[in-house]
Amino acid sequence: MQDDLILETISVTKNFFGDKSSGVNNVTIFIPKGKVTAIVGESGSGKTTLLNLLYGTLEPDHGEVFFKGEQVLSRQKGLQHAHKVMRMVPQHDTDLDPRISVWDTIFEGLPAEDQSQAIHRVTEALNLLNIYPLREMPFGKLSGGEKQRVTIAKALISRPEVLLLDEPFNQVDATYREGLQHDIRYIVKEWKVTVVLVSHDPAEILSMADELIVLKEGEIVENGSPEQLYHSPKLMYTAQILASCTRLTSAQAKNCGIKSKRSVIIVYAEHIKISSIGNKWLVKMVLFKGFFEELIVEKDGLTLRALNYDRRKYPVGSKVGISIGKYFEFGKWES
Ligand SMILES: Nc1ncnc2c1ncn2[C@@H]1O[C@H](COP(=O)(O)OP(=O)(O)OP(=O)(O)O)[C@@H](O)[C@H]1O
Repeated sequence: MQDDLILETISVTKNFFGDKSSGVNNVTIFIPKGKVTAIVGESGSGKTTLLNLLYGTLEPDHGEVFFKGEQVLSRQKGLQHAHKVMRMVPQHDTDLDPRISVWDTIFEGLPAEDQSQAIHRVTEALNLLNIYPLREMPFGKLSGGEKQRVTIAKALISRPEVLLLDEPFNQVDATYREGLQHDIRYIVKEWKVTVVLVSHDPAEILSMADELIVLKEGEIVENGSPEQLYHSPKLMYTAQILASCTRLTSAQAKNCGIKSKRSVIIVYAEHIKISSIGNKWLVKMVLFKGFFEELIVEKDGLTLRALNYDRRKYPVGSKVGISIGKYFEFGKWES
């Protein structure tokens, strides 16, 4: 195993009740040390299953999982070094005791030796995750987002080597989410934690991850850096996961001024330029997005999503022209 890798799976398969369409099939992945690797894919593609295989809560039917070159067995077969230095923040509610205060919930995970250092660490984690004012609240009385932050704080405080995060911010409100993502990214870099992240949120994936692994129907279909996969996706599946986009047939693409012989054309909203010239497309909807708008424009029954930074210039009902700067072409088999 290379020094810069910390976790790997070799041809790992895990199906449920012998059903090959469930779980993951023949998955080989390499997780680089000290980086954030995101596992992405549509719902049911096997992301959580893969995370549980890495964490050892599931045992593969075939194949092996390695931590620093040593085979990781399932937790049912006994606790190993790898299990002790990995922490998982699960997608849904944890088994944390609802009656215990936030402070004690986090504190109880620490080794007892150095009390003053433990107090310092808990205070630091509570402040970092903006939950210090909640320290005396029983865990069960917190909102979903607050619980997620406590669970992340608890996982981080033990300074794990690997942190596995399953949709970690899905209940954190949008205003706070970006700051939290930034803080987590800062901590993982500072503390040299390796993170494996499962997420549905394209903005989260692109801003947090160093590496992406794309899962489809339990198999790896693409991997690479966020920039690479965003700007040059090999599959339309990947493009659709990572970007706000419109899928066109070649006939529809022709109506947008694109000549292509391929069967599917994917256009990212950001690559459609709106102008007053042309005046052929009807603005059906204007979605306020803060410093920009998303326009839904229509012509001859075809609808496109476009971004507009010149806010309020094109109200609903106005006619606009469009030009498409960049697009991706795919054959049927590249879905
Ligand atoms: N314990 C289980 N028993 C039976 N089938 C399961 C079990 N866990 C997962 N599956 C099936 O395996 C497939 C992959 O599930 P998994 O939870 O890994 O997907 P996912 O990509 O994490 O989905 P989501 O994004 O919706 O959380 C699904 O078809 C699911 O129904």
